[in-house]
Amino acid sequence: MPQRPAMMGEQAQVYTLEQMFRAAIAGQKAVAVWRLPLSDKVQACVQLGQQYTTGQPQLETSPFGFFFCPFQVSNQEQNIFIKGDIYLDGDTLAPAADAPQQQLQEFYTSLQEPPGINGWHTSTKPEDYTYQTEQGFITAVEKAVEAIQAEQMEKVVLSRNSLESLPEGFSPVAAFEDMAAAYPRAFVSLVSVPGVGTWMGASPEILVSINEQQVFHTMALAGTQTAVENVADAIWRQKEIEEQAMVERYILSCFKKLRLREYTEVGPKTIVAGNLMHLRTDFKVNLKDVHFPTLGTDMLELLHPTSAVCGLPKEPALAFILAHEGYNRSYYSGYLGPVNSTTGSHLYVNLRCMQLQQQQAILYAGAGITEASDPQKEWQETQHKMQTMGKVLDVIR
Ligand SMILES: C=C(O[C@H]1C=CC=C(C(=O)O)[C@@H]1O)C(=O)O
Repeated sequence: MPQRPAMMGEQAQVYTLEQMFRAAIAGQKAVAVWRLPLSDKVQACVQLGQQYTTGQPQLETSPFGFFFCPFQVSNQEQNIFIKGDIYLDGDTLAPAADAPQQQLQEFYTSLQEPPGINGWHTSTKPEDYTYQTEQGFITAVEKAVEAIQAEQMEKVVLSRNSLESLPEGFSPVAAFEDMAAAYPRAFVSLVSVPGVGTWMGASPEILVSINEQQVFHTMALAGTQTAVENVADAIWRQKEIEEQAMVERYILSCFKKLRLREYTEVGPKTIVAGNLMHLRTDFKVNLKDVHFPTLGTDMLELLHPTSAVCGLPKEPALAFILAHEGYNRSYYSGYLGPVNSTTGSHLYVNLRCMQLQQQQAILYAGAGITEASDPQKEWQETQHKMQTMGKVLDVIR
């Protein structure tokens, strides 16, 4: 049985998110903060021990906590699990039943102390960041279009990063609160792990979710244009329609591999994500009706990386990305989210995100390339996607 946090137990106490985050940073602890779409409840958890890396996530047997997984597992980037030893639900802080007692007491003591410095964990990886130039990205897109025309693949998602200055006095918790207010429909997150670093984002894309009613949910999200006032007026070009249909086909092939036929499929429909619109098809399975206890874990293993972040077929698209993208995606286009929380397990694709360094932030964005791609437009699309985090950095307090 998954260990859920002791809810309103003896030690449940009222603290602010800022207090909890600062105590975690000061105590060298891993912390995750999130807000689910269309919810006003901020949740957070802190792990008191130091072992964060984990193997392939097992959703059904995992204790309560938060997964943070890269695009590709490597020596540098591994799957991280932040076990929820302490859980903040709204403003109530409660320990898990199996939290290590001594570290718990130390954490509570540090919460009583005056707030520590306004900081965050940074990566201890060697500073080998490379940044893709506009010309470099455009050349990669041109090569991708050629490879698609030569039938080496149907679609590939090419991405890039960009370095931006952090405004003076930047506070991750205040920025999280800004994101939560600005992007009510997104999964909003702030994750900070010693040695690994700090990431923030407002993702529009569920990878795998299983809610309290035991409903499994995944989605095909692709196709991008700038948002219009009235969503009903949105007109989609054939290029975007096909690009999104490829993601649908990929999800259906995963269900087929598991021989699962009892799913519902709704869409594609137009959805708004920040300043952009996408096409989305929702796939759901009611696990109360369908006996498939490991569906979450099995689909997670098959889906990631989906053709919304990698391409179709997966293998040649991945090989193309590794050969031509020209930088390390790290945790961008990986996935993250709570598992076995009081509201279920909700893993999102790590999109519209940034990584915090000491004085700067690295922003990430990609675009789906098909035979009909115009390289300059794909570059602009990545600019628009970076605006989601760019707006958070523009806020000067
Ligand atoms: C790869 C990203 O978005 C994906 C999700 C929605 C639309 C996409 C597109 O139109 O290319 C991408 O597949 C990103 O935001 O970096």
